[in-house]
Amino acid sequence: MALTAITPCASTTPLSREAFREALMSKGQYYHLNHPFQQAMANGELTREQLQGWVANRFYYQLMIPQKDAALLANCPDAATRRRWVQRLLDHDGHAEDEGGIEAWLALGEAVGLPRHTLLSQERVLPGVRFAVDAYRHFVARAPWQEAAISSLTELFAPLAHQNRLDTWPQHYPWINEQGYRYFRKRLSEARRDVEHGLEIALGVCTTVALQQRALDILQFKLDVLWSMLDAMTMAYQLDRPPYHTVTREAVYHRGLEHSHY
Ligand SMILES: O=C(O)c1cc(C(=O)O)c2c(n1)C(=O)C(=O)c1cc(C(=O)O)[nH]c1-2
Repeated sequence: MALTAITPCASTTPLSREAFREALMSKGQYYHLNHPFQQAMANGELTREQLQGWVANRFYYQLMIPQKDAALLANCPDAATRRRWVQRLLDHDGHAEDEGGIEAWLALGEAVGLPRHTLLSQERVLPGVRFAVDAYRHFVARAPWQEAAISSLTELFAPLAHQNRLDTWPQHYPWINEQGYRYFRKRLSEARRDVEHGLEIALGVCTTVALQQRALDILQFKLDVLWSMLDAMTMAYQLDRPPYHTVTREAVYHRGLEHSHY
């Protein structure tokens, strides 16, 4: 199928704000909601073990989100932006009135039969997932804060994914405890507020053809991160080809080298 993409590339005049917004939105066709693993999830085709694999691996993404947002804050000299962006840390790490997204994801883990310590140990995190998530975190740490903000814009499409899980899981996976849905509900409103801010930044700073093209490339990079995470899970859990499967059934891969022993 031929895919048409709105792109500023061929032109010497930048897209209007509205056309640029459309160009960003058109990237939604590559969102991980269209990945076969995610489609199998929505169709009720995943086994309990496969769903557990997704929850345990996605937890690494959850853990890294506040760290990459902290990196963006560290690189941002504008107090007004920092004041708004810091909310993202609180959303995930929690505060007096909110348990936070990481805690809610741990509840999702328990609801699918994974004890907290299993998620926290990161023992199920596949190397491919870890590398993809780390690529995102490292990009954000090194990029100008405006580019880092643009890389969060896959969140434009995330409410669709959360709503899709809320709509399909209870029917397909009735064994999942109701407490498991807290995270997806919480993100529906948070993601909408986040993208309002992210879009405001993108539309405000991307005023040339080159900057608009750069933003589209950054968004594609982030889509690649999300897609690659699911590719790694597909290999391990659907195709039964986890790392080193030709050698051993044991999970010998490293647990991450960046966390010191202290
Ligand atoms: O479940 C999903 O499909 C999904 C996708 C994404 C995304 O598009 O990056 C995020 C989330 N969830 C999410 O819950 C979340 O907090 C989040 C933060 C960010 C980001 O890049 O800053 N993406 C996402």
